[in-house]
Amino acid sequence: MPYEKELAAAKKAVTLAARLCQKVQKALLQSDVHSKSDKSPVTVADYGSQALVSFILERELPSESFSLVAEEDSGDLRKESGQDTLNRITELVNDTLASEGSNSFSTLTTDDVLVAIDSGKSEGGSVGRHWVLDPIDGTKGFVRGDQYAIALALLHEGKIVLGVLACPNLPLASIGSNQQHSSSNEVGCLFFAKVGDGTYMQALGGSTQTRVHVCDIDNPEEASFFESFEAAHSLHDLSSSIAEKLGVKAPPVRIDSQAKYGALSRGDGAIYLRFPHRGYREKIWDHAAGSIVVTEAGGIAMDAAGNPLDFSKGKFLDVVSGIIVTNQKLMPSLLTAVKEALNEKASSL
Ligand SMILES: Nc1ncnc2c1ncn2[C@@H]1O[C@H](COP(=O)(O)O)[C@@H](OP(=O)(O)O)[C@H]1O
Ligand SMILES: [Mg+2]
Ligand SMILES: [Mg+2]
Ligand SMILES: [Mg+2]
Repeated sequence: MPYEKELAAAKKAVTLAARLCQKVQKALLQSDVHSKSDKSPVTVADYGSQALVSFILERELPSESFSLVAEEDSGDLRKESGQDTLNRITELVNDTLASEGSNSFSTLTTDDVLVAIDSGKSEGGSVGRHWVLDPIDGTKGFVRGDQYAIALALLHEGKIVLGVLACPNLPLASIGSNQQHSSSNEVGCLFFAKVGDGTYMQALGGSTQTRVHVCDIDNPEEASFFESFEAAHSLHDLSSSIAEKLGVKAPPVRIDSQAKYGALSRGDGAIYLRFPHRGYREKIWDHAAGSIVVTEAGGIAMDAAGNPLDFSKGKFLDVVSGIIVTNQKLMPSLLTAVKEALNEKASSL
């Protein structure tokens, strides 16, 4: 089967990274949160997760040339002021590797950690194979103690061919607004998908996998929709106007990160709407894993003009207006509602 060993390596890497993130989220200290030059927060867990995934992929797939497009870089950690943070990250990475139970590696030094983080400097593109990683997607949710995801995908000749999404705080039971109360309150999900092979979910750290599908709702009145928790990441007013035009009755479900794609892939909701503020450029790591998880589960992800998402143009994912995700049945009417709402917005400016 194509990409079988890549999928196994990706699941292993993401599962270990999730373990590191869970440990940090439990003990989150103020000093563990830094601000990057674009003012977005980054924590020791973002760096630690990126170092771990990079290290594990290279170790598990030694015969392949390794290219990784990832969100973080080591610039701040190489400064004098980053030394304590770097030591802490290195300790976390080593502790997590030790908990894996294999002794087949030596302890990583701070230099090894910097090198592993900086392996993520690839630009991607339409030629060859590139891993695409968001070590923590939804850092703001992570810091708040809410939802976040570790999102890893493989880009091959410009197409996403596999994706793995760990959502450590997502309940195994549905989070849909009109769901029966569930007896299970277990949290921690791992979603994964390979092109042509469907999407599966298992408990994070578990082994029993279940195939998942997007919902088959065709009546918008029964649909519910997801959007970012952070209003700075997506225009909430515009989503509400689209939902209203479509006839959606339920209020939006606001959660952080690509956990939205995971939840959609198992039918917890029917629609995901994302409309960034003017001037923001989407990055491929914010959608690569999520989009294959949802499309292999029978959904469709497009930009607001109905174009497929193109991951082959480097680290940016250029889209017209925004990103919309739903099932096959609702997409035509969703596209119409989006078009109307965007026209209205343009004429009111
Ligand atoms: N102004 C902005 N508009 C849209 N997206 C933004 C943004 N600023 C940051 N983001 C992206 O939104 C992602 C989180 O999405 P969500 O709102 O669905 O949780 C962030 O990922 P990180 O948390 O990995 O940095 C970041 O890449
Ligand atoms: Mg970020
Ligand atoms: Mg992100
Ligand atoms: Mg991130």
